[in-house]
Amino acid sequence: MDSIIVRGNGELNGQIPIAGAKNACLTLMPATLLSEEPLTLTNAPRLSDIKTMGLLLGSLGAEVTSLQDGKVLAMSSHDLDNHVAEYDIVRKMRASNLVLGPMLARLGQAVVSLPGGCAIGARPMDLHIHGLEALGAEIELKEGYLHAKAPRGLKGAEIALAFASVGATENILMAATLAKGTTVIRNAAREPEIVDLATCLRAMGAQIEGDGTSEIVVQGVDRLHGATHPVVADRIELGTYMLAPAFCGGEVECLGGRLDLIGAFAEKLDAAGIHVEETEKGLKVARRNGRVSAVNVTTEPFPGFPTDLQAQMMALLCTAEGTSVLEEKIFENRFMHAPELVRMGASIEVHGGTATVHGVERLKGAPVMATDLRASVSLILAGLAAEGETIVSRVYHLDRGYERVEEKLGNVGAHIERVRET
Ligand SMILES: CC(=O)N[C@H]1[C@@H](OP(=O)(O)OP(=O)(O)OC[C@H]2O[C@@H](n3ccc(=O)[nH]c3=O)[C@H](O)[C@@H]2O)O[C@H](CO)[C@@H](O)[C@@H]1O
Ligand SMILES: C=C(OP(=O)(O)O)C(=O)O
Repeated sequence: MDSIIVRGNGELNGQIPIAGAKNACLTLMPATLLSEEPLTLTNAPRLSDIKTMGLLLGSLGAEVTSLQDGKVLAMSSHDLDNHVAEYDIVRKMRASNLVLGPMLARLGQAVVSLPGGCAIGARPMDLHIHGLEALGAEIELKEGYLHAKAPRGLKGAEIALAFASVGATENILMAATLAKGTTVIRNAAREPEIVDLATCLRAMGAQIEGDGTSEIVVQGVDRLHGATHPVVADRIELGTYMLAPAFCGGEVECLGGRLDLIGAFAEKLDAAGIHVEETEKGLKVARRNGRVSAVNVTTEPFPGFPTDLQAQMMALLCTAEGTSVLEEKIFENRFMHAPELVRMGASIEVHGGTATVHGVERLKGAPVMATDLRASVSLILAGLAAEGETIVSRVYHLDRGYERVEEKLGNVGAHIERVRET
């Protein structure tokens, strides 16, 4: 298992290119199952999760070809010869559950392993199931697998989600494109990944309105055709690298960054004393003073503060002036970075879903362990601003969501290296 070593740094200066979004690409890839014609994605991120999704789609009979060093994914689902998404692949990645809606719509049947939980919390699918059942699917849980069929095809329906779930909105949206008649999804998720998926589906011939709002209306069509679609920029990679100069000082321009992708995150940066400027190429970020100010953060669905940036923000607030309170409202176990940050000298108390961070002057390097994807990167950022050396182990989590992190941070002046273990 590889580790990453970072050494306390001076300022970071320069440009960081932002990749296509992991969480968008992982829902765009299953959309290929909806059509017999090819779907090509450009601006794909080079990540292990993308390879895992490629393997899953391949196991269903789709062809996924990685071109231009992985930046382009050419996919074809002409001959699907399997409708079972096996536990062995699904358990590796939550996003595997996104093949359910498309397979059901295209083949009238799907057997998909329930993902179970992961390090950050449970990953239930009740909202996905209720939505697909409203469209006419019959779904049963047998031996850990969801057995879904639609013997009479799917039929449009009005669905009100009890929570604006991103995954449920994606599964229902994809299924509804091929259902007969009109589907209305109320309390739909509004994340940029939903807008990107809807944009791609429209390019494939789907009739969708209202994406980006809480009410999405889909007019079912008989078939979808091929398309080429560029994956939207990764708002979480963007937010992560926007924080880098907030930790270390200096000025970093995130190429391809856009304010409309980051919602409440931009407001919290401003409150913490971090200046963000829109440029022709992206977003330029610098810290206003020597030390950032404490801010309170509550994670919420978009456009609220994203759960996927909570760990990185907590790491920053460890050295803020004052006390910050962070509330995690999306996942029940997403503070595992807190004890690791404490090993580096942070003062954090966790009670249930609330973490109170008392800012200290400086963190000190230490060996720490990454427990999930965003926790890993939060420890790297903390290490860059700490005194001495920090060794972050188990970085395979990191490779699920950040491409070439050593190169991207190294290019703006960070002291960072990967130690490969064979
Ligand atoms: C709202 C939110 O921040 N969603 C994030 C979530 O999406 P993801 O699609 O994984 O999760 P959802 O948006 O569905 O779930 C958010 C919440 O809803 C609950 N839930 C979900 C589905 C369901 O059927 N029943 C149910 O109760 C979950 O337990 C969780 O508490 O993780 C992704 C990867 O980190 C992020 O990109 C998404 O932005
Ligand atoms: C938790 C994440 O991803 P996943 O839902 O794929 O586990 C994430 O992107 O931060």
